[in-house]
Amino acid sequence: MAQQPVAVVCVGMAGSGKTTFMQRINNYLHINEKKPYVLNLDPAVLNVPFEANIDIRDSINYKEVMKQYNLGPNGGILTSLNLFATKIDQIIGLLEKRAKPDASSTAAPPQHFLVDTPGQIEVFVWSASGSILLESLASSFPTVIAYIIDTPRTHSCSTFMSNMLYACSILYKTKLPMILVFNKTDVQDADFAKEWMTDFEKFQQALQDEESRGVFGGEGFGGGSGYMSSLLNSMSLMLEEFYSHLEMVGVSSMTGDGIDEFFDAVERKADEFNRDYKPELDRRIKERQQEKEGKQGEDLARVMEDMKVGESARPKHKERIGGDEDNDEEEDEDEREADQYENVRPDDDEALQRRYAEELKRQGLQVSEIDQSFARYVAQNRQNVP
Ligand SMILES: Nc1nc2c(ncn2[C@@H]2O[C@H](COP(=O)(O)OP(=O)(O)OP(=O)(O)O)[C@@H](O)[C@H]2O)c(=O)[nH]1
Repeated sequence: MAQQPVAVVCVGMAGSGKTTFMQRINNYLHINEKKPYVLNLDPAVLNVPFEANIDIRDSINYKEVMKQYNLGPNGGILTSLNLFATKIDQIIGLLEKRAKPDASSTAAPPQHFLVDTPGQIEVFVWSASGSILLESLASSFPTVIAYIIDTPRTHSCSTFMSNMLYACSILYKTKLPMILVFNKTDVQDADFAKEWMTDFEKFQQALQDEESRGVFGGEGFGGGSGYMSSLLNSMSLMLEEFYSHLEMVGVSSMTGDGIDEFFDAVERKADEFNRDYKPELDRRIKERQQEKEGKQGEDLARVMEDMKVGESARPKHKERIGGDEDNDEEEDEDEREADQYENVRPDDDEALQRRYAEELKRQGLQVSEIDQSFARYVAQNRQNVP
């Protein structure tokens, strides 16, 4: 077991059994005296059948968000997540506190953080706030994605392939280790999926069977055009590499079957996270930080140049004041600009920031992201002005 708690983030299509699975693994850990710490990130869920230590619904009223911002259900979830993401530092702080042994209590720190996510999978995985939440979690704790799959509904070659492509997109989007959890094995066992993922010929065989049964177009049309079948064939070849990066387990959230294997897979993936993913994640965060700082510097310099508030603008003006009389027109122009600048003196922070914001907006730049660096610039600039 890794030393730090492992964050297990459950994602899955609506109806895949994500919530039932969360309930089952939560129950399993309680029975095995490894009490987890649970987070619910689904703002729209009515009843959570397990006790969540942190619940997005405690701080954000999804219905109110929809009403106030005049949004539909998905927009409401997205905006709720965005609002919640602004509190991510506090949440990570809380989790870090929980992860440390508590001297005043005999209870051991949790070994797992279980995270439930909205059923609208794309709202979580493809939103900026989803990325922020996942990345913040992963920069503090080993983080593993559990992708819950409805096994009975994935039994045909085409639904299986659709699900695998979806899993593939989540893997590449989140860049976190992933476990494929084939749920509902009490209804349909997941041996077929294991075979298809490890033996390409078995998948081809199943594909031929389906084709001969007219699954891809109906016998009345001569068994379809063959397009679907050959597409699925090529995709399964393409996905071979992807499969090799995954763990797959078959579970029944109803009966509890396969949950031991799931936690074995979590341990292996947590080790993999620390070994392979963490250094890459740290490198990406550092790179982005540097990029952001560099870009902010460039944007700021460009904007200051435009606004003639940079240091280069002031000496130029000063030199011309006592300069050549023939350049009157140019001087007037410069003086007008200088007056403009005088009206927004560096010590008039608010006005300068306002202009700065307007200018950034005009250039289509994000204002909030660079507010802080601008405040620093203003403070620095004030020191430089005699
Ligand atoms: N037979 C069987 N049914 C299951 C299993 N897990 C979940 N179900 C059923 O599948 C349905 C959907 O389960 P949920 O846990 O609500 O699924 P969900 O993915 O959380 O759905 P959303 O809340 O819409 O995101 C329910 O009727 C569950 O009883 C399982 O292992 N076996």
